[in-house]
Amino acid sequence: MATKLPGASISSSSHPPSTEKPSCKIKLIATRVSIQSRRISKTSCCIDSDAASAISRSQNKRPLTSINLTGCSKDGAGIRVAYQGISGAYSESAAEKAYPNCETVPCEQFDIAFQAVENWIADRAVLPVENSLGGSIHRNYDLLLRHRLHIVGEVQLSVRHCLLANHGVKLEDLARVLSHPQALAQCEHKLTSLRVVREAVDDTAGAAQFVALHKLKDTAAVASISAAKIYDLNVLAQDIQDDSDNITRFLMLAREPLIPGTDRPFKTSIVFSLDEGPGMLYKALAVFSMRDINLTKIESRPQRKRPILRPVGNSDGLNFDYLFYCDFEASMADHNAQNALKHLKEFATFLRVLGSYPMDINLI
Ligand SMILES: O=C(O)C(=O)C[C@]1(C(=O)O)C=C[C@@H](O)C=C1
Repeated sequence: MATKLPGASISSSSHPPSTEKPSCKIKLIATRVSIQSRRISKTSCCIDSDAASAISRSQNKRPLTSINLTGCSKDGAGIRVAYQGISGAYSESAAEKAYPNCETVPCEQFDIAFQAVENWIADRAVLPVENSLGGSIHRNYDLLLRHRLHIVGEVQLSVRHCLLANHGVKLEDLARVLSHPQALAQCEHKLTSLRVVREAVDDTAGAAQFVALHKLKDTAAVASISAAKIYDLNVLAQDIQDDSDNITRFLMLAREPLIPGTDRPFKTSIVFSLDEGPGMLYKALAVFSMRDINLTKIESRPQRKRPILRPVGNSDGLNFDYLFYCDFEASMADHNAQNALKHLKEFATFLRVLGSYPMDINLI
């Protein structure tokens, strides 16, 4: 189904499955390019009409570049980026920060955004994974493991929440506030002071749209300033998050991994599990510290498929099995990082590299 969609062809990936049409297209064009270049070299001594028309044809066609294969022009033009929510959601802003001229594809759920990429409907998916006030978004870590997409980028976005209501509605009229649960949690102080009922919905922009569509007079939404403009709502209060520095980190996901480089600062994300025993995690983290590799994040999640509690040593206690998600500041093109993971693999019971990607060093 997805291969029939325009825009999801060459721009999508360097190694699509062999049954996919885009792969055939790439091969076809590449073959033509090589035939033409052989003909042109023949013409260096004598240009016949055949060769002349070949030259004129070759001038009209631009040769394939690595951009055609990765689907990633510098400004994101031609890239379709799936995100959870509707227009005006923060995830859409994150997509536009990563790929300024991309086409954003709204999705009902994160799971759908993943599937949109897997089924060639989109080229990238955007996934919020942590926030400076609310911490990790655990469900999204689980999604990373359940699907086989690769992390190809990150975006740090400054999230500034507004309280939006229909024109004429005042603060004292409010009995209810709708928003994404993360956004509600990030505005805990303000919402407590308002003494309103909080209701969780799928995304911040969806909350704004709901308030506007139903012309609600006692309900506001916590959403972005751009949602206020899109859904024609009044901004009752600005910067209502608990801390002025409210930053959400988003990951960009693709079907194919990025070829890691060393030309700029890279981060690598991995997930691993360990045998139970004293000092096991200490030993795992030492593979990075002994190579002077900086860890930027560690997150543990119980293993869904192995939730069975089991005895630990001589004690009577029972423990879960855990997965550890780690981010470290190094590229997989770096020998030091490769050696660290080789070392970790010697005793980890499971290890997967989720992606090696350029670090986002510009906060907006
Ligand atoms: O609802 C949105 O607008 C989103 O993009 C989701 C989301 C999140 O999941 O954390 C993104 C950024 C903010 O932290 C609040 C909500």
